[in-house]
Amino acid sequence: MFRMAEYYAGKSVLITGATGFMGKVLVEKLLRSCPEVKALYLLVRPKAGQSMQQRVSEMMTCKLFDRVREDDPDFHRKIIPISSELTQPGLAISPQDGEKLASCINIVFHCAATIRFDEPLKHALQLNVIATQQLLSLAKQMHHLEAFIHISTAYANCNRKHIDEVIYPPPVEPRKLIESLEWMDDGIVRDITPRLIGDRPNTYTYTKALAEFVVQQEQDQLNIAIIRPSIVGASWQEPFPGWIDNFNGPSGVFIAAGKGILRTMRANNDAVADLIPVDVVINLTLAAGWYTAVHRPKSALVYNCTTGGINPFHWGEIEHHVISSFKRNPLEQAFRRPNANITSNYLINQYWILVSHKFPAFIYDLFLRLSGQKPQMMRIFNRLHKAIGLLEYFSSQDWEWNSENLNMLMSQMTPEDRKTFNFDVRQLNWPEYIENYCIGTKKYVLNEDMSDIPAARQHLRKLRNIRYTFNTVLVVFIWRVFIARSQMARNIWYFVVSLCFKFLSYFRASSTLTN
Ligand SMILES: CCCCCCCC/C=C\CCCCCCCC(=O)SCCNC(=O)CCNC(=O)[C@H](O)C(C)(C)COP(=O)(O)OP(=O)(O)OC[C@H]1O[C@@H](n2cnc3c(N)ncnc32)[C@H](O)[C@@H]1OP(=O)(O)O
Ligand SMILES: NC(=O)C1=CN([C@@H]2O[C@H](COP(=O)(O)OP(=O)(O)OC[C@H]3O[C@@H](n4cnc5c(N)ncnc54)[C@H](OP(=O)(O)O)[C@@H]3O)[C@@H](O)[C@H]2O)C=CC1
Repeated sequence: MFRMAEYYAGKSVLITGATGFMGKVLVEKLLRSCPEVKALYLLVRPKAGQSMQQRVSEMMTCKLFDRVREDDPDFHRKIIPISSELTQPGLAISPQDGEKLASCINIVFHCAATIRFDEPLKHALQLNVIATQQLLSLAKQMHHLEAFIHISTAYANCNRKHIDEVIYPPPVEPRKLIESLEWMDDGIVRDITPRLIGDRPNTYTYTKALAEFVVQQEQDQLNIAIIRPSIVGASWQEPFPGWIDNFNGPSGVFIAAGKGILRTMRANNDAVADLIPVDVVINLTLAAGWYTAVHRPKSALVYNCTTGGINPFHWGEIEHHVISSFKRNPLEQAFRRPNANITSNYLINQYWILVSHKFPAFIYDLFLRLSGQKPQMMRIFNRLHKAIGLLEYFSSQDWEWNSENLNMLMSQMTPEDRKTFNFDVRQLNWPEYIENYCIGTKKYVLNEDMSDIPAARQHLRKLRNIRYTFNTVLVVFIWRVFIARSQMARNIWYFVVSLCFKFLSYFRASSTLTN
């Protein structure tokens, strides 16, 4: 049997979205585990005042590449950035670059997308669907192309409860939608978006479903596979546990909980939290690339890349492990001690938002105002509420994904490849993974130093003392006001005090007798 690294040896690979979260891990893994790969062509756009060359150079200095750098300090010679803006006609690739790609590329990994849930439909369609169509056209001109791997999402068909590894009919024929939106101004498109997306929660899942159909249209001319990861989280094992570089999906929620800002969120404790580590997704993606190129299945194969059906873990358990992990390894300058509760009850959630989010924010902003500083907490909470509002759809229900193709793929790999490109999530130990994930957000997203943990713990103790003092003062104050005004409260108070006194005398008497 062909080993995977042998297959990738001497191959030229084209990657879109290489500067993104998953793209970076893909580039790293290819360089590290397939050291004979010939070249990685990355479609990159200039951004935020940086040229594409600068962006790629900066990316390669990232800690993620430390292991590759150790193995081969010259690894960057294999990386060839190609200037490309995917929303432009022809992907804005120069004719020379187009020719070069057509003559040398063997495998395409299409990771680029807009993953924002609030993206205007026109833009999401432009990037997730039209750019995919254009990339497929480019792929058809590649003389030596062996596989085209498209990264979709397990939630592309989230309007279904059971999702098989098939491409479902699209909600609308993409070509017709593209043509009709062309003449509409942004305001009209915004107004009709809810009607168009129907029972999907956002433009992201809607356009990813359309993209799958667009990809499927080319299955007679190209060797295609579609990877559908669920909620992609920090790495499990590679290149090191807990690597993560963004606030997307659950990461932002974990950080907000660790900082003591998020105290409540609507989620179903018993629903499956279908997190999948990024290294698992990338290993599966590379295995699918190898299998598609070598075995050339007759039609496009879809791989649901999920954990729920294989090694389930629930949102309630996630909450518990995230909070206890952040108590052991606190984030710096927490607003309050980490303590979050998830509930599926709308009213309870609203109550806690008022008591645990808005009230402390109001008090803190008042304090800032009085000390001559700019108030900021209410603004932070408003942003947090917007973000978690967009995630609630995914944390309040569960889905079932079939994973037959994933199992088939694993059975086709050699034992060594199964180790090197491990995507067997049966071995995943969730508490350990969540602990590393939380530490990863601290180290790699917030760039906090682990040596500051004692000071952060000290800060949490200070917050706990402030809370105890505040609660005691509040109780005494309320009680004083109450007792002063009500005879009944006074009677209850005397009753409770005399009861306590009786108990104390009883215990003192019984302990004297036993002695
Ligand atoms: C105790 C724990 C309990 C756990 C309970 C459950 C938790 C988890 C629940 C459910 C997870 C389910 C997830 C489903 C996933 C589906 C799978 C996929 O297929 S796709 C991938 C998913 N895609 C997204 O996650 C995009 C979501 N994000 C957005 O759509 C936008 O970012 C949005 C609307 C949330 C905010 O948009 P803006 O415009 O207000 O902000 P912006 O531009 O994104 O960010 C501005 C700055 O703020 C930071 N930021 C963003 N989110 C932050 C956060 N939560 N906390 C702190 N900072 C944050 C950013 O890094 C950025 O910083 P700079 O300007 O670059 O320096
Ligand atoms: N993260 C997740 O939880 C999940 C992600 N997925 C899918 O995985 C894929 C990768 O996601 P992820 O890495 O998280 O996303 P990121 O947002 O981190 O990365 C997106 C990538 O697409 C590139 N891109 C966006 N717009 C353009 C453009 N106009 N021209 C050129 N490049 C562009 C970005 O480049 P730039 O740096 O220039 O912005 C970036 O490299 C996506 O297809 C997504 O749908 C699926 C399931 C879950």
